[in-house]
Amino acid sequence: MRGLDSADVTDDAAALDLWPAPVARRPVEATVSLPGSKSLTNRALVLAAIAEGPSVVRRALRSRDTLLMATALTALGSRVDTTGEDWRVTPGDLAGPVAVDCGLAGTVMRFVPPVAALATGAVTFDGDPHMRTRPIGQVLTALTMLGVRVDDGGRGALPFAVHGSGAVAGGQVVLDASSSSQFVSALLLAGARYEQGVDVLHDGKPVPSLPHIEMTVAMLREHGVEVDDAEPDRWRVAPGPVAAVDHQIEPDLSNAGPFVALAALSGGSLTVRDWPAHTTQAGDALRGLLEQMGCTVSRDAEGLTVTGPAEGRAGLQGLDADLHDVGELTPVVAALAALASSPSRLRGVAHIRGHETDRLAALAAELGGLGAAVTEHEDGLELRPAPLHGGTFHTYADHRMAHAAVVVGAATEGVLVEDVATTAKTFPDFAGFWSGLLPQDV
Ligand SMILES: O=C(O)C1=C[C@@H](OP(=O)(O)O)[C@@H](O)[C@H](O)C1
Ligand SMILES: C=C(OP(=O)(O)O)C(=O)O
Repeated sequence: MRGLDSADVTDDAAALDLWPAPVARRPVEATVSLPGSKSLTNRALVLAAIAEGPSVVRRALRSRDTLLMATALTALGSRVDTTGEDWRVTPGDLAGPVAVDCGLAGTVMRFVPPVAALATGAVTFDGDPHMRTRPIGQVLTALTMLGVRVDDGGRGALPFAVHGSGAVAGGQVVLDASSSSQFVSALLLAGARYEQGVDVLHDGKPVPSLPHIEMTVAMLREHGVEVDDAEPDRWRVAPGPVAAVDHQIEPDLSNAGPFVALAALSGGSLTVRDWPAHTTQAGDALRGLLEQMGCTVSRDAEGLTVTGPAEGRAGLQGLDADLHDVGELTPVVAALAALASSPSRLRGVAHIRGHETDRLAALAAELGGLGAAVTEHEDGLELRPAPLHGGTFHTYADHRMAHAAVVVGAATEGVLVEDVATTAKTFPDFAGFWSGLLPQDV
């Protein structure tokens, strides 16, 4: 048997598309402007497409998920001009036959079918291989209850077709949204255009990611839509027009996770420009989470500044956190917890097994593969301090697994990130941006 030589390593790296994560060799001091929010951009696009007249989505996020949304809405009949930083949307008559590619975007797979129900003709949906396993059945059943013809071959999953007749009766619907808040957001976003509006009742375990439903409700109200969310687990959207409103998209606060983590793990200081004073974005919870881990967090007119513990990584504390409302933050928080000097318990996130990959299994496997002491629970992870070492971090086509990988890699020599380009789902040229913050000495 012969040992590996550098040619073998190079070949393996090329086959798996491995990216050596840059290491933070000194405290990171930086100020960054981050791209716009995926969740805000895709809601703004959907609302613009069913609005009364043209509108502009300013500082739209240009990424795979948002371009898939723009493409879907264009195919359905709107004009979406994505050439500049501000995207102009002109609603048109909604009509099939149309094929929608959802990629791996939950927002496209969940938000577009209730819009397609308003079209005339067949609208078919499919996506990346893993997208066929992500939950959608509750939305399809709800649409059927609201008077829409849906053909999913009994699968309750992609691929499926929505056969619109140009109008939807609407009314009351009961569904179980415990696996994704997007089920509720999807029905609310289009509901005002249904003849009786929509009255959505949740029946099941608690709905995750509630801030995302609050974001939906807030944006609907900005468009002049009447929404009653006074009762828990019930949302009522009155029928009526959707006013055309321009939106200014905030920076993506969930995608700020790996950047503020850099300050935390290196004992440096990083400012995210334009962090909103008030927001419905789940990523705003990073402030409290990082404070729990021993960081100092402050906000001023320039943005949000996170300063890591003065002792650097040694001062980073573990945390016990229920991330049910902010599940998409789990990968980066878990990566930081793996670097902390005391144990952590992350809980309340069973639903993220249905995200871009089974994130709990993937994090346990990949952090564990680098030496982390991690126990996978049904609803979360437990991490205890352990020395980490280099190795390959598989990312499962999941942008946030890549974020976790670069965070661990910034504090650990020799971490190779598989398919870092998967970050394009929500962040253009993430690897270039990240490398720019961590110049390597030659
Ligand atoms: O509505 C949205 O924009 C989102 C809702 C959440 O989904 P789940 O409720 O499925 O967790 C979140 O995790 C996702 O990143 C974006
Ligand atoms: C869960 C996520 O995405 P999606 O919108 O595809 O559900 C995410 O971005 O963490």
